[in-house]
Amino acid sequence: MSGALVVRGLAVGRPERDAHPLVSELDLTVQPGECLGLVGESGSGKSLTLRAIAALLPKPLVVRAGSVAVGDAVLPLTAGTAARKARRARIAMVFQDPSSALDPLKRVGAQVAAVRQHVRGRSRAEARRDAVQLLAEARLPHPEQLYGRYPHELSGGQRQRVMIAFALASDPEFLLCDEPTTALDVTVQAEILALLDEIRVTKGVGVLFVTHDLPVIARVSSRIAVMRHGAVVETGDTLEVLGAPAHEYTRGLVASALALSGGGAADAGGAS
Ligand SMILES: Nc1ncnc2c1ncn2[C@@H]1O[C@H](COP(=O)(O)OP(=O)(O)OP(=O)(O)O)[C@@H](O)[C@H]1O
Repeated sequence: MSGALVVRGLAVGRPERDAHPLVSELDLTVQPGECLGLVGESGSGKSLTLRAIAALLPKPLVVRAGSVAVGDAVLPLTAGTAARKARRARIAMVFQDPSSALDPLKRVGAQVAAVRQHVRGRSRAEARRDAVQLLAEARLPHPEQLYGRYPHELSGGQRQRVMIAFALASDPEFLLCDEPTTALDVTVQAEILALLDEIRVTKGVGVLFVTHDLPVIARVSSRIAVMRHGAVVETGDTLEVLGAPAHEYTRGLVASALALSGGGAADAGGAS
């Protein structure tokens, strides 16, 4: 592990000089082995922040200012192939919908193996062996058989486990998780959260975790950053921020989460 993921002064928007930024002056630090939760209402810029860090911004959006570093290594800001490869060796994304990252026409094991070959320079045989191991680490049953399946032949939970194996295939130091459990039913959701937690603890991988779901964030992250209108308005210890929000906007988020759950303050701050 070579140090923290440090984002400084990040601004994202259309390339035109007069375009209004969608993310601005954003600072975040994720320590190795830590899970930082990123919360905020829909459209506050959470996904764009993750995509900018991963050099995966959708066109025409660009990083207009700021820096992303892992330890002493400052990562290139451009979205070209070389920049993506440099990022992928250190940072990987887990999306809400695995089909946005997995090719429906390719066998899942081969997709995991391809990352081992292209990002980590493994031979074909090594990459295949590693891919089976990664599928096993993602707690997929019978990984040898599963290697040859196509994404549509798997359940939603299994696809998300393949997505996690795919993300881990580059040996990243940080995982950027964009609502990774939102599309799953509650039982599978809990299993995937437990898997991500296990990976964080056993591999020392830092996690930046985006979700709308405050009980989920209270469960997985020790610190949170609250986003509004493309900027961070409040950062701190998760239970302290959710239990006694300093910012009016965070108070509103907690109140609406409580209204939805029909619970009290302990539900938002102390969910386990
Ligand atoms: N490709 C794009 N082109 C232009 N604007 C975009 C693009 N993608 C997102 N935006 C805008 O950027 C802003 C932030 O979007 P983003 O997807 O990061 O929000 P979010 O906080 O992740 O929301 P949600 O929780 O609903 O996923 C929104 O106003 C959105 O409309």
